[in-house]
Amino acid sequence: MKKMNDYIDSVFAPNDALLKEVTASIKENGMPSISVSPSSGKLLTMLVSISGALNVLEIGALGGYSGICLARGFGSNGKLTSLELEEKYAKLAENNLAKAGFGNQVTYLTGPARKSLEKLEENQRQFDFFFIDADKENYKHYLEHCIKLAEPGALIVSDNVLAGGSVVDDTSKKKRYTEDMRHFNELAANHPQLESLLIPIGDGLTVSRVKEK
Ligand SMILES: C[S@@+](CC[C@H](N)C(=O)[O-])C[C@H]1O[C@@H](n2cnc3c(N)ncnc32)[C@H](O)[C@@H]1O
Ligand SMILES: [Mg+2]
Repeated sequence: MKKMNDYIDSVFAPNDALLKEVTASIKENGMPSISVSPSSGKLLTMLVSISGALNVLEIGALGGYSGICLARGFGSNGKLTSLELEEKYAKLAENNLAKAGFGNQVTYLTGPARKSLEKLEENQRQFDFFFIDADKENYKHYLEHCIKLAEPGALIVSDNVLAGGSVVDDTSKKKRYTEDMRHFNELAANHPQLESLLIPIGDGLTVSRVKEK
C-alpha cells in the first residue's frame, strides 16, 4: 500500500511549496504528522471543485493541511468551518489558511466536535460538503450529525477508513481503531440515506453522497 501511494503522490500530487511549509510548521510546533496524504488532499480539492460545494465543514483541523486542500476546491467564493479539539492546533491551522489566502473564509470552532455539531444543528446550519478526520471512535456519530446538517446531494468524505490496511488484511498490524473503521464502512455502505464507496487512496477515503429526499 505504501509503495503504491508513494508512486501516486509523486506522479500526481507532489506537495507544492506552501503545503511543504505547512507540513514543516506542524512538525516545528511539536504536533503529530498525521495530515492527509498529498493524493488524498488533491482528491479533496477535486471533489469540492467538481461538486461545486461552497459551504464546507471539516471535523479535525490539525495544522490546516486538509483545510487548504478543501479551500482550494472552492476558491474565492466558498467558506470553511472547521472543528478542532485543541486551541493550539486551530491557531496554527488559522495562520496556515491565512498564508494560503483563505484567511477571511475560515471559521474555527474549538472543543469536542460533537458539542460543536450540536450547536450547528441548533442554529439550523447547512453544509454541502463534509470532511471527517478526527477521533475514529466518534466517526459513526459524526456521520449522523453530518447527515442532519447536509443539504440534499451533499458529499461526506471520511479519512483513514483503511486503518493502515488492517481493515482488509489480518496480517497488517491491527490498530486501536481497526474495528471502528470496519463498523464505520459497513454503516456508510448500508445507510439508507447514503450512497457510498471507499476509494483506496492514502489511508482510504470513504465518499458518501447524501440522497435527495
Ligand atoms: C488526523 S488529525 C486531522 C488532520 C487534518 N484533517 C489534515 O489532514 O490536515 C485529527 C485531528 O482531530 C482532532 N480531534 C481529536 N479528537 C477530537 C474531538 N473530539 N473533537 C474535535 N477534534 C478532535 C485532533 O486534535 C487532531 O487535530
Ligand atoms: Mg486522517
